[in-house]
Amino acid sequence: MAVTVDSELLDGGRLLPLVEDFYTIQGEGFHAGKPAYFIRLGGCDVGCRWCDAKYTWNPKLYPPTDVRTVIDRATACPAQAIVITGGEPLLYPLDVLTRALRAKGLEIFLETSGSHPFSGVFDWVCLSPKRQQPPLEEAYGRADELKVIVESEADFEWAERNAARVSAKCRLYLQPEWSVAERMMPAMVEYAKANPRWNISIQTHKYMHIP
Ligand SMILES: C[S@@+](CC[C@H](N)C(=O)[O-])C[C@H]1O[C@@H](n2cnc3c(N)ncnc32)[C@H](O)[C@@H]1O
Ligand SMILES: Nc1nc2[nH]cc(C(=O)O)c2c(=O)[nH]1
Ligand code: SF4
Ligand SMILES: [Mg+2]
Repeated sequence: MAVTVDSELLDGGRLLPLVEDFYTIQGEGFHAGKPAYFIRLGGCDVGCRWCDAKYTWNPKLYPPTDVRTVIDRATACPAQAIVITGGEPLLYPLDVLTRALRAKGLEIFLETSGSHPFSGVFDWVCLSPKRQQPPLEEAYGRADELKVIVESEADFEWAERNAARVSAKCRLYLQPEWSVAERMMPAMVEYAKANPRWNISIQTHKYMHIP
């Protein structure tokens, strides 16, 4: 699916297609368990078959929203960390939003497929690579955390191919695709035990029944 990004319409990132913003617990990866304010942007052209956020894909459903309204809501709650996700947030210029959040003393985390050029300032980048639209080279260098979704055993080899490209300090996670999590978990546990650079990430928010 082609996603057209009209940066004039977005006024250089002062406006962004906001799907939703909410205060919850980061459910996945290195920061799992940490309270965080989520900002979810609309639009994604990657098209993962099992995506749990398909409602975000069409950016036209989400009119450009003044980032100041989101920043005001984020700073009005006790959150110390912000997660910027989507959709694919790197479709948009993120400097205005992220610099304003940083000026408020907030930690800024990014969830991305890495398939579009970087913009913005981040304290933590979670790179979740997708075969059908792989990360750009710069994304591997920026990743603090590599989170590979495992749908079948073939994904272990894909995980290793990605791990070979990230920096030495990057944390490595295998996360089961939600609909097959129970079935895949034994093989994932064995894989991590045999290859202990890898950690297991599960989508804990789905067990907690929170957003
Ligand atoms: C909805 S995506 C949005 C950010 C970005 N487009 C990306 O894919 O990283 C947020 C995270 O959820 C993961 N995810 C999406 N659907 C999933 C599923 N069915 N099971 C497990 N993880 C999933 C993605 O791989 C990504 O790490
Ligand atoms: N609680 C919670 N944690 C998450 N971590 C990454 C998410 C995402 O959709 O990017 C997500 C999400 O949707 N909810
Ligand atoms: S890249 Fe992220 S938002 Fe886009 S389809 Fe895949 S999981 Fe969903
Ligand atoms: Mg999610």
